[in-house]
Parts: sequence; C-alpha cells; structure tokens
Amino acid sequence: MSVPRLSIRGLKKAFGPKVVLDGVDLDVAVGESLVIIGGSGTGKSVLLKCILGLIHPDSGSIKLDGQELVGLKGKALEQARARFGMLFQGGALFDSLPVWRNVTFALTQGKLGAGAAMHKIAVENLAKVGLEPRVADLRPSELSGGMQKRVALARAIAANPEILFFDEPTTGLDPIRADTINALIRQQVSAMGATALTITHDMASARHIADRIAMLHGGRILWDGPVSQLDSSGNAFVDQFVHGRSEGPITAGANG
Ligand SMILES: Nc1ncnc2c1ncn2[C@@H]1O[C@H](COP(=O)(O)OP(=O)(O)OP(=O)(O)O)[C@@H](O)[C@H]1O
Repeated sequence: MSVPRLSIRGLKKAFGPKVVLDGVDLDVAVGESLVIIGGSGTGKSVLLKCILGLIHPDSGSIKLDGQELVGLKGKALEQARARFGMLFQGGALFDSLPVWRNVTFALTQGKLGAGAAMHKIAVENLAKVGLEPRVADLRPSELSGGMQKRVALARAIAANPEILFFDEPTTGLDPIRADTINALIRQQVSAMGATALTITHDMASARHIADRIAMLHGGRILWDGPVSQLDSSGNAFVDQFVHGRSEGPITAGANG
C-alpha cells in the first residue's frame, strides 16, 4: 500500500480537564477527498488546527507523506505549510485589499510588488471559480457572500497546493449557492489532482464533496467509510447525525 498523504495516529488534545481529541486515527490517501463530520464542539476545528500546526497536540502523530509534522518549527514547518491551501470558515478575506491581492496573498506572502503578474494570476484563478476579471479590482465588502466564498476558494487554489483544507465551506450560504461552492470544490480538487480534507456539519455538502466520510465523536473517529456507505453504516451515531434526529445515542449539548 502506498504511503497516505496524511496519516494521523493516537492524536490527543485536552484544554485543562476538557478532553477534546482522545486518540484520533485517520488516513487520507493521495488524491482523496475526505470529509470529517461531527456535531458542534466535537473537535473538528481543533483537529484541523493540529494538522495546520496552529495548535500543539498533547500526544500522537501527524505525518505528511511519512514526515512527522508534530513538533516541526521554523523553516521546516513553513515548507510543509507551503503545500497546504486553506479555505477558512467565513472566507477570512482582507477588506483593506482588493480581491486580486487577496487571491495572490499566499504567493506574495503579503508583500506588495509584482503587481501586473499577480493581477494576471488572480484573474486566471477567479475564472476557475466562475468570476469575471472585473471582480479582481473590487473590495471583498462589495461582493455577496457566495462571491466571497468563490474568492476564498480562488485564493486557496492559487498557489496550486497539494492538499486543500476546507473549514465549513458552505456556512452562511443559501442551499443553491452552497451547492455551487460544493460543485466548484469538487471540480477544482479533481482538476488539480489535490488531496482534500473538509470539516463540516452540512450533510449535503459532505455528500457532494467527499469520496470518504469520517465521523468524529467522543474524541475519536467512530466510523469512516466511502460516501456510498453513509446511509448503510450500521452505526447508530452516524445514522442519527446523518438524518438529523434528536432521538438516538448522541445527546444534544454533550460536547458543550
Ligand atoms: N483554544 C481553546 N481553548 C480552550 N478550549 C478550546 C479551545 N479551542 C477549542 N476549544 C474547545 O474544544 C471543543 C471543540 O471545539 P471545536 O471548535 O474543535 O469544535 P467543532 O467540532 O469544530 O465545532 P463547530 O462545528 O461548532 O465549529 C469545544 O468545547 C471548544 O470550546
């Protein structure tokens, strides 16, 4: 078997007495789109932040192509992160910068300069997400929520990363705009041959984006399988979550 692009073993993280991750094991294969589902407060964001190196886990391992990420610092961490593209919840665009500067932010590391070349790259990436060239010169605040998400997606893909992370990519969008974003994510991930890891509690989005789904609950991955098996998982927790039932083994408020 080939080495997974991302391999997580025994990952633990607690904040004081509150155990959030309690031994997460998860592999993401090269070119696979994996979606992590789970209720509010189950630790999806904490897991993502551990992978991105924004939170230090208490123990466990996160390997990228076999290389340990936990404990990486300085240049080595920067090099690993350069392979990542990220779409943050809410877009996280800079309103003080025009759209084209936002899209090329990772390429310029926030520095100004190389204007014409960067503008061209921004326009090319905006086209990939269905936005016209004129959008490049607008400010994020002049765009609708759906357009802002597209700009954020253009920014995530602009540096041609090998691994894309999507944090609640459809939050705040109506179902039609959400579906457009899901389709664009699917399309771009395939076109780039990238590996994708998404966290969401939007089941429509999960079904659309995923090759494989993993459910985080009680600090662990309690089920993972192909999206085609989601409705026949035979797991009462997955069933309850997927169908949004209030009755079942998951109790509301259990995770804070
Ligand atoms: N820096 C922190 N300090 C203390 N507690 C934290 C910190 N970050 C997260 N937590 C706690 O960890 C738990 C998991 O939070 P997390 O944001 O990962 O949940 P989530 O699954 O992403 O939820 P949602 O779907 O609502 O975004 C929560 O109880 C949260 O309060």
